[in-house]
Amino acid sequence: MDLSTAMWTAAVLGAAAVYWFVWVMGSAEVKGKRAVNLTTGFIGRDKAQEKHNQVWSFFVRSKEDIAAASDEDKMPSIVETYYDLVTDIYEWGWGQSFHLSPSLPGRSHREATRIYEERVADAIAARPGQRIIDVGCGVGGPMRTIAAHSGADIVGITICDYQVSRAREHNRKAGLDRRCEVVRGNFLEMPFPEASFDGAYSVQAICHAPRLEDVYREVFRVLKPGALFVTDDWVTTALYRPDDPRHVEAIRGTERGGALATLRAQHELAATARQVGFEVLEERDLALPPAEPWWTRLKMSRLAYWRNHLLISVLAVLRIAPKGMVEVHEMLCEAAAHMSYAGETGIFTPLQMILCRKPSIKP
Ligand SMILES: C=C(CC[C@@H](C)[C@H]1CC[C@H]2C3=CC[C@H]4[C@H](C)[C@@H](O)CC[C@]4(C)[C@H]3CC[C@]12C)C(C)C
Ligand SMILES: C[S@@+](CC[C@H](N)C(=O)[O-])C[C@H]1O[C@@H](n2cnc3c(N)ncnc32)[C@H](O)[C@@H]1O
Repeated sequence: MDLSTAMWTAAVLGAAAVYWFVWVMGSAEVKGKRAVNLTTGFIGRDKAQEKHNQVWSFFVRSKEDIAAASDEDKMPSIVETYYDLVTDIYEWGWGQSFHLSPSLPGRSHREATRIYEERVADAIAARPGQRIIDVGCGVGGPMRTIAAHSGADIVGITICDYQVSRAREHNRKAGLDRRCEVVRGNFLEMPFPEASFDGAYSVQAICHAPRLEDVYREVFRVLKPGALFVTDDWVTTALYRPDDPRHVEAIRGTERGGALATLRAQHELAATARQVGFEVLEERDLALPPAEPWWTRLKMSRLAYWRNHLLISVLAVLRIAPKGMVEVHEMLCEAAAHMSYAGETGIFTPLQMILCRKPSIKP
């Protein structure tokens, strides 16, 4: 190879490398986070590894141990630690909506997510002048879509203080901070008076609750009589076989990777909602055909996960990313594999939806 060819080759490779890193780091506005700015939330950089080990060792135990009474009191703080660790990676590698949704033919993931969230708003007929609660709001992806689509005012609650700060920043940038409020709180004991909301929704969040009935009872309490509540959540389906080791491993891997004590069976959502006093108007697995698979996006090419892992490892070596970030990313890689298997075999769905109403007061 003569000198000029060598120089041209070096120039092209160099440009490709710069483009790749810029593309991978992405525009902060589009991804919400550049790779070089990844943090472990409000956990100090030097504590990230220890905190990851704390979360991992909590969920790697048997369900019986996790369900032990004292652990159920610990759950909210363990879940907050999980979200401190993963929120930036979620934003960087997935976006501002921390949930799964059906793919839509000919639509981008971002469009499919928006359409899914708009359907949540339509399910409870959210409209201007109403005050709606988002139970487990993350960094507010659904909240902003629903506020823009419906015109309603939204109050989001999340256990994770770091997510409160991220959500408030996104709301301000979106010009929605006057209609979208975010509070830090535990959805098991919400800081709101009785009958203070015109509607409620929860997108793939209540699965974190140790006892489903405790959250449903709280939502029932803060809703006005006659108000609607819609939730979609992670459950095992009727195809799940607890005597099949492959099924057990996939579900345990999904629970561990998502900081979930246990996944409930599909029928439990509606049954528990009725138990606390709701009328259940609709119950459906939104993942069933004609919906397209929700796991397509999750089954990013192995190259994508390898590329992300390489980048995080390099940033950790350069002390740009917290050292513990590498283990957190490994945990999520493993979770994605278990979730994809569980989705493809049909033993798990993240989209079990129930639409409920708090009965009106009888005259
Ligand atoms: C409902 C929950 C979270 C749902 C999803 C938002 C997340 C569940 C698993 C997450 C991810 C897995 C693999 C990551 C990948 C290794 C990384 O390079 C980029 C980010 C991931 C794709 C990440 C994104 C968010 C999830 C899909 C709760 C109940 C857990
Ligand atoms: C997977 S995220 C979903 C967030 C949001 N619904 C979305 O779709 O982007 C789950 C959310 O539930 C919140 N959460 C979990 N346990 C909670 C609790 N006990 N109280 C309040 N929020 C909780 C987490 O902080 C996180 O914001």
